[in-house]
Amino acid sequence: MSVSGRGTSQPSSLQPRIVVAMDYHNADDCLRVAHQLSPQLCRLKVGKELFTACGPQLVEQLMTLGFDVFLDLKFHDIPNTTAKAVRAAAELGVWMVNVHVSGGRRMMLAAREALEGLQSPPLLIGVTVLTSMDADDLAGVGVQRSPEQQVLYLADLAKQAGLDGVVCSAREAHALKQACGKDFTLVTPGIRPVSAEQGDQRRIMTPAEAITAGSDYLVIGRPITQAADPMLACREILADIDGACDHVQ
Ligand SMILES: O=c1ccn([C@@H]2O[C@H](COP(=O)(O)O)[C@@H](O)[C@H]2O)c(=O)[nH]1
Repeated sequence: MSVSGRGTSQPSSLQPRIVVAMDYHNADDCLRVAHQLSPQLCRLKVGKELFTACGPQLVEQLMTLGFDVFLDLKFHDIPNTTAKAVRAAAELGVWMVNVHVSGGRRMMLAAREALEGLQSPPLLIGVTVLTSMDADDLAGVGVQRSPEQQVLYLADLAKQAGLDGVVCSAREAHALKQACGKDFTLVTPGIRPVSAEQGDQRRIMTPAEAITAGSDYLVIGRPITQAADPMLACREILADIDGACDHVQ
């Protein structure tokens, strides 16, 4: 059984706010690390690499271990296809699922509608601007707004379509909480402890900065999964954010 209380969009002070991105290529590596982690301390994210390699069976195995699973497949398709994919994710029993906001209002409304009537629907979250993108990357795809302006614009669309929150960078969290309200869930990848490598991420913050800025859930991959001791890395990050959580809540 999961510890988190599915269906609530805001974490209570006792619920894990770290979501470990299990970006592995096979079930053995993923399960070895999952066994070292604890559902009391973190939730898990299954993304495109792991899901494509291992499928829904692995998601079920992770849930059987007691973890809440964020199925991060970032659906982006015509409304009918997206809605059916979101429904399939819900039937799998995941805690959180996401779609690209740039799929548009009708697509998001269809996704929302696909969850109607379910007793314990997953949180439905919209992806705004990938945390790997900066202003130059946006300009390269024809978007002249700054990343923050574009995130705010897309978050407003997501909120109007009834989504529970958005994926954004922690750098936009403060402005988003002001614009969309404290109950609008903010899921923030691009989290880097001070000593960690930035890699391909562009809009980053440390775990404590992210909590202070208003992030609800911190998505953290390589700083934990590539560590010699993932559980220790997770505990160190928890210690880092503990003070910040006390400050915010
Ligand atoms: O804007 C986004 C949306 C999703 N992600 C995903 O989060 C993790 C981050 O992993 P790190 O190793 O901590 O960089 C990864 O699975 C991405 O697919 C994101 O980074 N940015």
